[in-house]
Amino acid sequence: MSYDLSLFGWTDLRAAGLPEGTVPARVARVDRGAAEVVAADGRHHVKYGARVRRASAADPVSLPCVGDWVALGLLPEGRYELDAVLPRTTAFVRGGVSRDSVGGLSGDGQGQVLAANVDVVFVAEPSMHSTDYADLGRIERLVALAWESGGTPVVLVTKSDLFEKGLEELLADVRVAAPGVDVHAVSSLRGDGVSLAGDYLDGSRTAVILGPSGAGKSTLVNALAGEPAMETQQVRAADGRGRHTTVHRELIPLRGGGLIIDTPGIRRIGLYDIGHGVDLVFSDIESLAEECRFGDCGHVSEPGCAVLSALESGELPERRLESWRKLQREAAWMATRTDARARKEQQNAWKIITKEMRRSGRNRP
Ligand SMILES: Nc1nc2c(ncn2[C@@H]2O[C@H](COP(=O)(O)OP(=O)(O)OP(=O)(O)O)[C@@H](O)[C@H]2O)c(=O)[nH]1
Ligand SMILES: [Zn+2]
Repeated sequence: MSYDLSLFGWTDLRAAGLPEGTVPARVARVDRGAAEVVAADGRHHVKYGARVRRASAADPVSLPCVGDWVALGLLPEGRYELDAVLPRTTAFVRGGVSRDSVGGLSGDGQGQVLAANVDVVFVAEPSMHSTDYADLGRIERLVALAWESGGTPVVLVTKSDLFEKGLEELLADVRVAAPGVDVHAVSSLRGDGVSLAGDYLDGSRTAVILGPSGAGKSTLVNALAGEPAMETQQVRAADGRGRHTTVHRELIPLRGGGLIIDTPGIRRIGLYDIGHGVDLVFSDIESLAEECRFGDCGHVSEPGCAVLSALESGELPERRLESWRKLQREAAWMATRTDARARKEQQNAWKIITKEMRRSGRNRP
């Protein structure tokens, strides 16, 4: 089996960063200490070379992750080894991290990259969830996370068939919650909006889809993937009882071109650094705040507060102001986590929680 890597997003720009004498490949999934990669000459299971192991011991951010472009070195016995992770253009990072202009990303020794080189971030929010209306606050949070990753968010209001009357009003509310972001209604059931979503991938771009459980993410991914184009996307894996369950490959090539990363770790909302992303989601409030009389206005009861007067006139929905405050608090809290001691305590707390959960028979948070 051979692959045209340009369909996986390989470009001249990326090629310029490839060390001499190595072979480029894209990480489709990672296991402990090894990765499954797609190279021009096929799929390979490769172990990490000494340099990668050393670097990632010092800083987990440099560990290969799904979506990474990597350099493979050929060992004397004819096997490949993962020699280096090429500079990332975008990354979903859990924990603290800072960007630099050379390597794209550099860690502070605490972050973990969950997916890399994602161009488009689909934020899936169902028009109706059980009996609830779409959650605008959740959209704001996920769009902030999307901006923070460096990818471009696109909001998909899923299951639009459940909400025919008033769909236009709902979309208008969502557009207020995500200024500057494309918003589309999608019904995978009817096929509405599916190809529109696919158009964002433009042949070789990579997407990821975020959203709550039951938003219809898998259904949409399946609709986009269609008939397996390059290779079967699903692996049949035997579970303990000898039955077969379907396991998703993490980097899925789509029928119409492009790829989608389906990683449980980033599908749902966890602890992420969303500091800068919050400013972008609330660009309307940020620009109002610039008109406040006092530079350090807290927008609570200050005279000449442009935010409060927009609230009064109805121009700014109260829900949105509250959401902004909440996400700002969260971002501030994440920032304090760069304090190593605070982080250590947090990790210990998680260890205890994980242990408790194992004891009570649950192994997933
Ligand atoms: N009415 C309607 N139902 C849909 C649509 N898309 C998906 N569903 C249904 O919604 C349910 C959840 O869909 P999934 O695709 O599994 O949702 P998910 O977001 O992947 O959920 P998790 O895997 O739990 O994160 C399933 O019963 C689907 O059949 C749609 O466009 N319209
Ligand atoms: Zn103010």
